[in-house]
Amino acid sequence: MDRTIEELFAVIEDRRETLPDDSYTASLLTHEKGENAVLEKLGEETTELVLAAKDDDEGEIAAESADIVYHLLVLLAMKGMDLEALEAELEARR
Ligand SMILES: N=c1c2ncn([C@@H]3O[C@H](COP(=O)(O)OP(=O)(O)OP(=O)(O)O)[C@@H](O)[C@H]3O)c2ncn1[C@@H]1O[C@H](COP(=O)(O)O)[C@@H](O)[C@H]1O
Repeated sequence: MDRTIEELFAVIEDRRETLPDDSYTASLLTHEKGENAVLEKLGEETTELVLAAKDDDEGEIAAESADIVYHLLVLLAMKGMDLEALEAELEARR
């Protein structure tokens, strides 16, 4: 699980640096709405997760959770942060 997230974050950082035309990540990071594009997506996906949880739909809960993790990682990359900041925060709470 940790490695999956690390590998996904590395791909997102690569997209941020290279901005390929066919990349959804790049389209988010260069959106005309600016940072709001990522923030709005995070908000939308969170609402969708809440509704999936209310419906007790495990498949949808997993899918929406993945959407949130992906968009959260895009947010961290957008802010020039790395995974260590998140890990340090979680470690400090153990
Ligand atoms: N994990 C994801 C991921 N999760 C979600 N998404 C995109 O996030 C969007 C989710 O929005 P919704 O579910 O609301 O779907 P939608 O309403 O059709 O989306 P929009 O109309 O708002 O674009 C979809 O367009 C998905 O394609 C993702 N896009 C990419 N990744 C990962 O990022 C990597 C790099 O992707 P690219 O940047 O496209 O190369 C991929 O290999 C994947 O591993």
